[in-house]
Amino acid sequence: MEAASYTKLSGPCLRNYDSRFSRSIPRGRYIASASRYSSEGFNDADKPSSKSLIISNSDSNTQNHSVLKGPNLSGGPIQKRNLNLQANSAVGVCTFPENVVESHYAHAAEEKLGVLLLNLGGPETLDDVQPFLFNLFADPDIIRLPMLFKFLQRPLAKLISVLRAPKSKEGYAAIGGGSPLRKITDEQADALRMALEAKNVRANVYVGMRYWYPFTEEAIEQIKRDRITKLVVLPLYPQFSISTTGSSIRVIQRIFREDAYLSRLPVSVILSWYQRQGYIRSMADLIEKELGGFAKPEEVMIFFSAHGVPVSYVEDAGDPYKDQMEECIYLIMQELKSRGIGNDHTLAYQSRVGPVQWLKPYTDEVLAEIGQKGVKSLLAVPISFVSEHIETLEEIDMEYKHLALESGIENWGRVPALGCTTSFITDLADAVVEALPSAKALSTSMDTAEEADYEPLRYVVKMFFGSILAFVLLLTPKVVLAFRNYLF
Ligand SMILES: C=CC1=C(C)c2cc3[nH]c(cc4nc(cc5[nH]c(cc1n2)c(C)c5CCC(=O)O)C(CCC(=O)O)=C4C)c(C)c3C=C
Ligand SMILES: [Fe+2]
Repeated sequence: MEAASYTKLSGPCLRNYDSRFSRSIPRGRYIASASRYSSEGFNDADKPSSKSLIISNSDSNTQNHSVLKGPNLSGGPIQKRNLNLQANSAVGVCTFPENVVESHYAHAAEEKLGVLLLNLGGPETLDDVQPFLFNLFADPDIIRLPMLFKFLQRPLAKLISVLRAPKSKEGYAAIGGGSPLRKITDEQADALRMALEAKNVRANVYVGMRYWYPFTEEAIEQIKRDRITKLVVLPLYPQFSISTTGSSIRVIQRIFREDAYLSRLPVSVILSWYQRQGYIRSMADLIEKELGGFAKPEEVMIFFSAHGVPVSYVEDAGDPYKDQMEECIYLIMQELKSRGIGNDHTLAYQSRVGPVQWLKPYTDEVLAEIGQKGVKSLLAVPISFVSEHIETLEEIDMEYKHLALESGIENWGRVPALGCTTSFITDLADAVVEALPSAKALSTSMDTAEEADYEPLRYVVKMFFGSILAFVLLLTPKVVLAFRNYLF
């Protein structure tokens, strides 16, 4: 792939992205939860960094964590704002956010660089599964309820997490009793620190998970304690989705806006990096290597399997995830072509949850179809994530492999996740270095439009009518059926 093609995909930061996020923060509840956060913070006693805290009382822990969580920052009117993410998050690096003030650190004697890696997090034991699922489903970027029903977010999260936990536990039990994400992300953080050091850039690298330990909130507390003077935020998702990078950035934004130190800290957020040459080449290397293991490599179908998102994210909320995914696969195939590899390929979406329509085609359906059509050799390529996790180790390696072999595919292969592949980590280090000049401080100003969002009378009226509607809806057979879909 020539450099020119990549250049076309990158470009200057489009600032609307951040201002839309800023305005989506409702002032009333935001102030309440955030001030509690900043005044109490994590002291040594309640700092949820030790695993024993979770295991001893999972419910109270999720409660602890949720105290630190902000208000619902999506859905309703915000959907419109998210529409703007499509154009804006298609670029690689973005200053965070639009409304910037001159940095107090610009002339600091000693610069202390921090890199914050964002990831999803995963349960480390089977006891962690239900509280982890609660945190996930309590995220308004994961279950997007209309404004009127926002107050149902946590009860719904509780219900769905309890219903889904047995099925999820089976999956985690099959891969050894927990998610490998924390360990792998820590290794990636270490590798990135060393890759930066090799480029003469000294940095502290932090890991902040969205739904499990170490939580993003903890990482930010550590960044404060370390008196970091410049920060690069690097989500470990190559493609941007409202449900992943978007959700984590909302958390960061909420905390940063309410903290005097953090709001002045120069920050650069890398929104997506699926188009980076180093990443594309590293993916192509892995695919080329695995193809070499087949008896007839040229006959192998390259099967990209991406984590799905509900269709409404893309069509109503403007999530650029699908576009970025397709672009990403195009770039990988171009890279392979430049190496003389012209295999057939296809893209499908896996891991759908719940009663709504998800991006199609679905991985399980396509696998069955192509097996029946006579494809004999298939190489599965997980594409939306850079570590091994439950969906590679259980869903692809066990469920989908079984389905493929049953459907007539005889030769099965799977590309490993990038993990700590040197070329990949080196490219992430380059991305960090490239992001440094655009770091800007976050303004503490809030506009008055936010205050209007949470007028008390409107809130009470919404709660009243919302409760009646929710009660009626919950009794309909269709909704009862929908919940069953969280189980299977
Ligand atoms: C780019 C990656 C991911 C997107 C997009 C994404 C969206 C998304 N996920 C759920 C629901 C679940 N995800 C779960 C696990 C999980 N999800 C991702 C990545 C993306 N999710 C990863 C890497 C993992 C695994 C973490 C691990 O422990 O290894 C789970 C829990 C597992 C299960 O029960 O299946 C759920 C549930 C939704 C609803 C969603 C978009 C709205
Ligand atoms: Fe997921």
